[in-house]
Amino acid sequence: MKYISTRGQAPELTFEEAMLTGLARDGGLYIPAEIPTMSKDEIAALAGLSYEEVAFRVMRPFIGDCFSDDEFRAIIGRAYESFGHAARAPMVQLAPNHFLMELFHGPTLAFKDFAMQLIGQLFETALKRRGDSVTIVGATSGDTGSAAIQAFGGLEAVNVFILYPHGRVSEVQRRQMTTPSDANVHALAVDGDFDDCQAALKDMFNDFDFRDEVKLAGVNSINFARVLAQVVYYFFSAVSLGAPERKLSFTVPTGNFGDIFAGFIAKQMGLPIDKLVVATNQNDILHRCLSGQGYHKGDTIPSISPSMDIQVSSNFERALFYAYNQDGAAVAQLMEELKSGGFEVSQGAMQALQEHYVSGRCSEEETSATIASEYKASGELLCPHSAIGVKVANELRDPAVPMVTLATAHPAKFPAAVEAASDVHPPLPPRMADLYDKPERVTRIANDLAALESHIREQIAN
Ligand SMILES: Cc1ncc(COP(=O)(O)O)c(C=O)c1O
Ligand SMILES: N[C@@H](CCOP(=O)(O)O)C(=O)O
Repeated sequence: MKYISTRGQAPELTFEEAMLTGLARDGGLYIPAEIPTMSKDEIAALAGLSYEEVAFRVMRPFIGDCFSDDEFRAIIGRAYESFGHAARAPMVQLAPNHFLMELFHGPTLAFKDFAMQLIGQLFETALKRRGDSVTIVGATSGDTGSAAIQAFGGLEAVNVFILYPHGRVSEVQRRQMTTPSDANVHALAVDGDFDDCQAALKDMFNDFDFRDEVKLAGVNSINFARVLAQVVYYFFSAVSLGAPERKLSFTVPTGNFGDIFAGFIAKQMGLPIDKLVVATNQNDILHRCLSGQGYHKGDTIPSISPSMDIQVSSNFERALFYAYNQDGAAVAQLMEELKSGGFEVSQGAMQALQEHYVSGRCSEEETSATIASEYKASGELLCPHSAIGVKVANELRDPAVPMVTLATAHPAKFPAAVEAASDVHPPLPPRMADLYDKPERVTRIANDLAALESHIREQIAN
């Protein structure tokens, strides 16, 4: 199994190499050269299996011979043992044919734990075998950072630096990043927005001297291993609702496009997915683009769903790669145009995108109203991101086709917005009860590549 870059100019890598490499050296994102498929019988056989066994069967074909079966099973077992729900990704029914998949029972209460817990184990195993170490730099709008710090904190062969936008994450998210005491993790509050953090991260990867000197690695969805781990819950939920005999749709609160792109991979593997619904907040560049208005950056407006306050959606590049018939040069050209503000999508590529994805947008008022109405209707207390999914799903779903909406974070990560909407204060799980008592450790830093790189160099040298 080989991995290639969306821009067509980087070396082909194995799964493990791609995982440890992060951004391709031509600035693109790694994807499998060919997406493995599963037969109808193989998909049907997943029904009733544990989450861990489904994870093994779905991911195994992507990893080639990088990890033995025994090693991979053990890694999967360790990755999910700390989840607070036996089903790992339980589903609740909101209405006839509308289901909510709760992806927030992991250690940091967001869907990111599904992938981060796994790749923490994969990195540790691979680095130990190679006798090597890496510097992980991550950009976060709140959840990736806390999940990464939780998964990589204390690992010997790894230093972790997380860039988050100062003042633009919830207090719980911030504290999850600033209170862990592991010496190898560093929270950096950047004067900028998430797009600035992600751009700085990509600039670091494109600065080859720095990249090679610190052995830079990435755990954002730049890393295909992150996306792969997220493919699993599409299969897990679908077979419990009658796939492969019955088709179904998914609605995904979307920002960086990693989670919904995992759904696209599941569909290419053979899962009978009717529609992948992209649900955005007021930062609606993806909705505008999928509605035929081109991909044009605007200002990022802070919202009550801060994890989705994103304008430059990293994985959309992967979607474009397939929409442009895997033409790396065409993707590279679009990404060049993006540097000066945006691009138009060709008619053929637009048709290809619309074959898989539909989209909707949810305003701030609609997000709050959905938290309140869903709590009243079903008793489910939604986080603002999940509420965006539910609102858009209700708007766009075909009542005859089962719809699974992804609940991407626990409401307790966003208590102010949830309480303002519903009058209910969502408590943190007891294991996090001391989150507000712990001292914080964070470095405020300018949105400046040289400053960031020299800070990272200094910390590594200490
Ligand atoms: C809670 C939450 N919901 C939704 C999203 C959007 O997911 P993606 O970036 O994979 O589109 C994020 C951030 O990525 C998130 O943290
Ligand atoms: N919402 C994310 C943004 C980064 O997404 P990723 O999937 O590329 O890591 C966050 O919480 O940080």
